[in-house]
Amino acid sequence: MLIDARNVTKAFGAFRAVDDASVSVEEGDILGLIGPNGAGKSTFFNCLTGDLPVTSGSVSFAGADVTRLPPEARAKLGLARTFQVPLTFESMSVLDNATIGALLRHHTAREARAKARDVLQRVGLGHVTDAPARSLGTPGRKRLEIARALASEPKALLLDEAMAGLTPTEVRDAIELVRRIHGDGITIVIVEHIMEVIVSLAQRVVVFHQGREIARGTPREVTSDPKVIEAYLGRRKVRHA
Ligand SMILES: Nc1ncnc2c1ncn2[C@@H]1O[C@H](COP(=O)(O)OP(=O)(O)OP(=O)(O)O)[C@@H](O)[C@H]1O
Repeated sequence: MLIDARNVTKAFGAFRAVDDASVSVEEGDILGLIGPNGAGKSTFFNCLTGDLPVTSGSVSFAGADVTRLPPEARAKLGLARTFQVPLTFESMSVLDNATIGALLRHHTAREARAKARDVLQRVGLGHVTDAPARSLGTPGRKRLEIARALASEPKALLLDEAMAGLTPTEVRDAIELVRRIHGDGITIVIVEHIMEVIVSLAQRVVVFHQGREIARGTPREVTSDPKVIEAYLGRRKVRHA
């Protein structure tokens, strides 16, 4: 088991954004995490990465209990993530942005830069390494976000809506990129609203609604599950349909 989250609850005051969620991810999996807006997906992600402390429950990664570890320590163990809103340093070059990720493992700037160049090539940004990050459009920013995460040489990559805002063609290219990353041996957890992405990539899917898991299974199983349809559309609309 690479990631094992047990009975994770995250409360903001009296409100439980994540309520007793248990999700495990085997090495080599591509796990999809879906659910309507506000279901608690990003909050759960943040509990996995350490960006938010859990209220209760535990998270282990690669056999180590990481529940109380900060994000940097989890990254060091091999857990990398992208953010829903890309965290790029606008005035810095594309190369320098990716180098930030590589500095986790490489202690000289020269080695870190070499690693960053390699990763930028892999994600299709090899031709814009010297451009400032602000010159990139949405697809470029999303790729840079992935490059920064990959430069930290992770075992698992958590993608939080990495394809939002892309055109259908760009989404297809991004799906190919994620396939290649997975082919390189990296375990993937993906939060995504675009169903094509989940159906094309995920081997297993967990569905959240109001902070709780309501279904799990293959993409086909969950997308035909009445509980899932109801969570997305609302009970009245389902009855109507
Ligand atoms: N820091 C916070 N303080 C209070 N409530 C929060 C906080 N962060 C998230 N929430 C609430 O927790 C719930 C779950 O939010 P979360 O962002 O995890 O959902 P999500 O499934 O990722 O939604 P989306 O698909 O819209 O990104 C929402 O009702 C949100 O308003």
